[in-house]
Amino acid sequence: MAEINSIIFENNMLKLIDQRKLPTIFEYFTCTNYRDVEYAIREMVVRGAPAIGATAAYGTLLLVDELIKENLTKVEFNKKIDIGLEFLNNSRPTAVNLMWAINKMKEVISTNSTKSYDDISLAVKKEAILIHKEDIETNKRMAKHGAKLINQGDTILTHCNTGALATAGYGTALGVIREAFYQEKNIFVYADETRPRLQGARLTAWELMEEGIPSKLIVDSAAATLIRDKKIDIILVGADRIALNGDSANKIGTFMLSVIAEKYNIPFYIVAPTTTIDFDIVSGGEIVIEERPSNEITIIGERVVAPAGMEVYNPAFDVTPNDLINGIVTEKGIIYPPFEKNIIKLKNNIGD
Ligand SMILES: CSC[C@H]1O[C@H](OP(=O)(O)O)[C@H](O)[C@@H]1O
Repeated sequence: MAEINSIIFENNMLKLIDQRKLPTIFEYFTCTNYRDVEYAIREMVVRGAPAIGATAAYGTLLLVDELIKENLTKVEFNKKIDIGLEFLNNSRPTAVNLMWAINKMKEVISTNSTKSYDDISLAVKKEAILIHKEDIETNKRMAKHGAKLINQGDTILTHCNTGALATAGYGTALGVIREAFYQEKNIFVYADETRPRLQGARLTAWELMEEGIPSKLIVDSAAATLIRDKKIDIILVGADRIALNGDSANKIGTFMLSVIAEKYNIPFYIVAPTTTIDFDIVSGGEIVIEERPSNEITIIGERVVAPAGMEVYNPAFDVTPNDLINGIVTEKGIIYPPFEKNIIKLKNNIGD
């Protein structure tokens, strides 16, 4: 079992595996203040909804500790906290785990607002460590539920990276794959390269090789033929934000996979913790889809595509409608349609 720690907080510094450099270079990017953390999220040093949430939690601790040194009044402190948290919150718009974590940290600061600055810092640190630890435990529980969907000898298709690198550890969809491998289900994995940032080719490939999981890397456009030719038994993908009706935002290219899966009757599952469910939105149409810089598409080391001046459209995510999703694997179990009714039922049971 490969122990991959994407996030390490030690000596009042946040160390993140620099995912821009994998698989060729394994290096940590060190954040000494919350502005470093905002940069790391925005530039995808760290990426993946749960990983972004845990990172922002530690970013809040760095913000608090920085402001404590300014000897501010509580009113000034709270004002600067709000500005700093808004800055972190705006680093990427789609993954709801970022907003979820920031709100959790706001609650801790507010609950402890009458205490000393040292006590506030201690409470914030405890919450950040708890979010980090709970995400790993959540992923392991979710993986057990998801592994029940995997039959002996199954071939699994996955998209983007949903592993230990995309979370605080273990992974979501790739966590299910890990668990099925550990349970000796004799699986095989096809990993989409996932243009343009190549999270599949760089990150999922690295995690699969680290674990020794039998697998092949494919270009995104090869998935359709594998699905048509019944070479795929099940498709497992992650999510960045799930609406009450089950519509799920995930890496661009996911929706296309769901359409092909439905046509060829291949099971298509979202794997995501309940922290990725946005209980405040009814459907996927309300999800903000991040649009990223054109050079992610046009420049791969050197400019190799599209003549200079060519307009580029680079949405980082798309939304898969609930009617193309067979089920949503969470740490609480698998949610099946009707999603709205069953997600609301789950919401009422969270904390059990
Ligand atoms: C376990 S969440 C992983 C999720 O995040 C990825 O997006 P990005 O790499 O841009 O942060 C992708 O949507 C994955 O499914």
